[in-house]
Amino acid sequence: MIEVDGLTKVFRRDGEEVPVLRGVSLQVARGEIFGVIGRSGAGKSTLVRCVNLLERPTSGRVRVAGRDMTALDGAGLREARRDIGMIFQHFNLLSSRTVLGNVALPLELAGRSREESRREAAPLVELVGLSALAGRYPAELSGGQKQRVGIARALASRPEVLLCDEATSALDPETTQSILALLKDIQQKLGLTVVLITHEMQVIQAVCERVAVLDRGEVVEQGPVFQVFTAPRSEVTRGLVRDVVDRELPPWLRARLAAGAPAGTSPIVRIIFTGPSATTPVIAQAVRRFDVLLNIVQGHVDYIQGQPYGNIIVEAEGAPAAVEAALAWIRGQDLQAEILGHVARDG
Ligand SMILES: Nc1ncnc2c1ncn2[C@@H]1O[C@H](COP(=O)(O)OP(=O)(O)OP(=O)(O)O)[C@@H](O)[C@H]1O
Repeated sequence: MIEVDGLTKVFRRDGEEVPVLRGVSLQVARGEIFGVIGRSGAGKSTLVRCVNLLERPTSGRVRVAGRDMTALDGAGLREARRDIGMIFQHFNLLSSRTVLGNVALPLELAGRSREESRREAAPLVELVGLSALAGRYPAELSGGQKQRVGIARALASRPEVLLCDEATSALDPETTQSILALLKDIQQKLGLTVVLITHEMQVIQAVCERVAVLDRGEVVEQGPVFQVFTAPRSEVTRGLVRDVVDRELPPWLRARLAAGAPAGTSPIVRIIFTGPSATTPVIAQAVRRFDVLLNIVQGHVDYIQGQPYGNIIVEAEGAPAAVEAALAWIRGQDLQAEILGHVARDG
């Protein structure tokens, strides 16, 4: 549905050229929710604005639904943009218009009568759950309600693609979840293709199927959300994922960790469970089968795209051969077990 190929964008600032996008390529399939994540200044907003040509790329190509956006201008571009709705972090509503008036605006701008526009806008106001507030003005709405208006307005021209630029960044976590649930719901009902720009991994985790990580204008990693979260390949991604999947050792343990395996120490082992193995009682079974103790020192089970992902750190106590056999058995159960170092046994 969206193909971005070798996209670059160079801004001029104080007579200097500032490259903001440096050869971005990505493909978004029809009907998926695709996330683009990156730190502030990575170029996310510029990227999404290049998709609907609000910003003209310096070089490279953008195709949406098979149409070369970069080759269009004037009336052709205006028509193509009707297929692409957009929602913004700060909603961008007209304060002088009611909820219904805001949602009807794109239709009026496209030349429809006021009555017809409002008639067509009403079901969209209902779709986002605001029928009871249709006559209110933006100043009388909460942030979440304003974003619902933004979503309904973006849908007014019946777009196939919805671009969301930090759509939940101004909202509290609970409202964020309700807006994400709404986006997912309408994406499924209307078969929309959604591109979601954010700096929060939680947002990606909640609704996206695939994700691209943008850093300093480059895509450093992209793939299915579960894969990128559980096996991040770049340092930037590891930093972003840390907010969601905490892979850090607690400081007291890190301080005690020794390299090698001196006598009188026990290994500290990170055990990673993914998919179906996350619900099997592997640790209990290993303790029962081998003469070892596996003391849990830290543990999380996260759900990413509905799949469990467990990250458990244990201290493995027992004779070295028994510990080795237990870890080999755990690995045979399709789990990862990585020795992080050794700690002196208490007492
Ligand atoms: N019109 C412009 N002229 C000059 N520089 C710009 C312009 N728009 C963006 N930039 C610069 O491009 C870089 C990337 O900005 P962009 O807004 O795309 O990043 P972002 O990842 O969306 O960050 P944020 O989440 O903070 O908005 C920044 O350094 C910004 O200052």
